[in-house]
Amino acid sequence: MTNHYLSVEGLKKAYPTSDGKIGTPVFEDIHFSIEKGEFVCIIGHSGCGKTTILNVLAGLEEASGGVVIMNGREVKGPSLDRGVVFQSHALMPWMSVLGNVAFAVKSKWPDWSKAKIAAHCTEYLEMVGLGHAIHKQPAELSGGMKQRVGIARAFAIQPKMLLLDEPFGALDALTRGTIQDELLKVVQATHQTVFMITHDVDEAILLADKVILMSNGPLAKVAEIVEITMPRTRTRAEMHHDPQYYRIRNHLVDFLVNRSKDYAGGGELAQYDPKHPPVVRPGLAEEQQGALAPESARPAPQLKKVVNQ
Ligand SMILES: Nc1ncnc2c1ncn2[C@@H]1O[C@H](COP(=O)(O)OP(=O)(O)OP(=O)(O)O)[C@@H](O)[C@H]1O
Repeated sequence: MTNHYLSVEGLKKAYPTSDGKIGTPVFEDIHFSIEKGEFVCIIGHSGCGKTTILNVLAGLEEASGGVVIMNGREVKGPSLDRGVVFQSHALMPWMSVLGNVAFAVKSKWPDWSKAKIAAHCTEYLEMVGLGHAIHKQPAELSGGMKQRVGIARAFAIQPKMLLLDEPFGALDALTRGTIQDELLKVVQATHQTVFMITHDVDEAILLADKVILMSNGPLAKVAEIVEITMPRTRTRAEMHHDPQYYRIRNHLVDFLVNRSKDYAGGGELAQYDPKHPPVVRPGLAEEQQGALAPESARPAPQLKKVVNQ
């Protein structure tokens, strides 16, 4: 039995092919864990199976092998313990902003009075800067506002874990930045446990305690766990001043550009025990790296190339 808050053990997914056979697994031998209050991002090229993994964590999809254990129990189906925010906002268009959030809150606490539900929802809508828009219909909102309703709805049910599938992917850079700041504030205030898919390296550095790097699919695996060692009080405006930021950024970009493909076919980089993927701390200077010995059996891979900013 594992002591982690959430633990993914030997996860594998293979979809059937058009002729009814079982296809090559999209990913296999996926092992990682998430602690209570941790913010974990997962990064990897398109098609490596990030959404599939998130759906399995949500209980919306069955894996072909392996298990997900949360709080000592196997995840076997969807639950209000896990709130999901998708890339598209998935609001009910005939309900007001308040109604959309209230619907979810009522499912979680069916005994609550109407007034209590409204007060609870309003608190979360105010938290994402939508206090003024609670009576609007989704059609009256911008994309960024709709996504904020989705985030408020997910937080309002106070899930044990929040699963975010590229929640800001469809937003313009300015709106994205504002909502990232809001999410950061809410997460810092609530200590919410989060698993988030992103393609945005800066977003991962801003928000995450650790980043799971996936190698390319098919047969994708967890190539590395990158610990973000910058202080947790980081902000979007300030983090560029920290020398750790550039080291971490270079490491993540180097992985995506140069290394993510070298794990296929049992390549040299893939020679490690998948139950214990390498844990690396590229933000730390070399002498600090030694002081904080990596937990993995394999030392951090050397950067082949530093990517220019
Ligand atoms: N229902 C399905 N049937 C068959 N193949 C599927 C199905 N769902 C996903 N796949 C395949 O599984 C692979 C992984 O898909 P998934 O959406 O999990 O990847 P991803 O890493 O999230 O990609 P992206 O970054 O583009 O969203 C893809 O090759 C996809 O075509």
